[in-house]
Amino acid sequence: MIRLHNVSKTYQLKGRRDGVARSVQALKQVDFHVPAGQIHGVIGLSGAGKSTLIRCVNLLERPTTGTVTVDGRELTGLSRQALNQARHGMGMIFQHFNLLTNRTVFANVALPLELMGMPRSEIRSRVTPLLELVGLADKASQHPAQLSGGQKQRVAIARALASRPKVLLCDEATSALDPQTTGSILALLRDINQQLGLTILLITHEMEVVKSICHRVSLISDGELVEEAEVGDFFTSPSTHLGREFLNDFLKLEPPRALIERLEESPGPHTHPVVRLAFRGDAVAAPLVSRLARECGVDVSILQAKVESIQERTLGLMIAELMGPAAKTREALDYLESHDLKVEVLGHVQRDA
Ligand SMILES: Nc1ncnc2c1ncn2[C@@H]1O[C@H](COP(=O)(O)OP(=O)(O)OP(=O)(O)O)[C@@H](O)[C@H]1O
Repeated sequence: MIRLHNVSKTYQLKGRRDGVARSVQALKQVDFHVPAGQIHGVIGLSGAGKSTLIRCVNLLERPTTGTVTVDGRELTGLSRQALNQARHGMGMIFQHFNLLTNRTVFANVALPLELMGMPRSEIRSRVTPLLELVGLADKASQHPAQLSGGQKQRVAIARALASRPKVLLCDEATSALDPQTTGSILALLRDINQQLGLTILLITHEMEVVKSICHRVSLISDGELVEEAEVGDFFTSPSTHLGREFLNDFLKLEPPRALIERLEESPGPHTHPVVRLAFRGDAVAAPLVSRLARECGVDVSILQAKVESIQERTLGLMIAELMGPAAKTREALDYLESHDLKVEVLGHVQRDA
């Protein structure tokens, strides 16, 4: 449904440095595909290029090179008029809602339809069910100033859906909301995705958003997409250092500081491995620790552990020190890997320390 091919974006900055024009390369050769009906999240640190990426999808920012295709139409090749037409197929919501303060809730939702030249009676029959869908039927005649942040975002969602788009772009849509309101807006987006089959692309810096509603996630760093995975896989075993940092920060699952300071990169003659274990499905319930002791002769000292629900899946995470002779702890690591656990050796600590 959404396809970016080799998209780069360079912003030209004002002024020159040492006689040379200054520029920022915000996107670097991005290739990206979101199939129809998916909720796809793009996560990254501040300045990584998330907003630029999402704004390139509806050409609010025009890529410097590359092509953008939405619903089979290559937008980068369209005339201005054809592009305006194609944009009706894409709704967008923003962090700060971008409502018109002098218009009522009803009139805000009606605006895109008025701009399309739709007759009044048709507008009414389109807007009323949308306000019901977002739970604001009783607020139709109020103004944005009379609404909470969550209600304002609901108006923005109804407005974005007014032209019956196939794609909804969400630019940090919950970043200005408290956790509870965030939850209700995410639930609404999930309903819309399921009921209307809408394809949703969202950018966020919050792992909670990705965890709650996304099917797949991409990680952007310094203008490049560095990782992409199913959400369940990303939360079990991110493949990049940055992905692991995001995950650890979210899960707050780090070895104790005193232990981190003692961690050595390579094993020595008298060291124990410290591991992060991620397990899901059947392995979550398995009496892992006692089995390691029984079957491998290795004692497990659990430093931290937690169980997370990632959508319909259960994910267990543990940081543990495996204590025993080197040959036995190696055997234990093989045992864990052969039982469908993701094992990451974080380092090694001296046995007698
Ligand atoms: N209009 C612009 N002119 C010049 N540089 C820009 C412009 N917009 C963004 N940039 C630069 O491009 C890079 C990517 O910015 P972008 O806003 O896409 O990142 P982001 O990941 O959305 O960041 P944040 O989470 O802080 O909003 C940054 O270095 C930023 O300073």
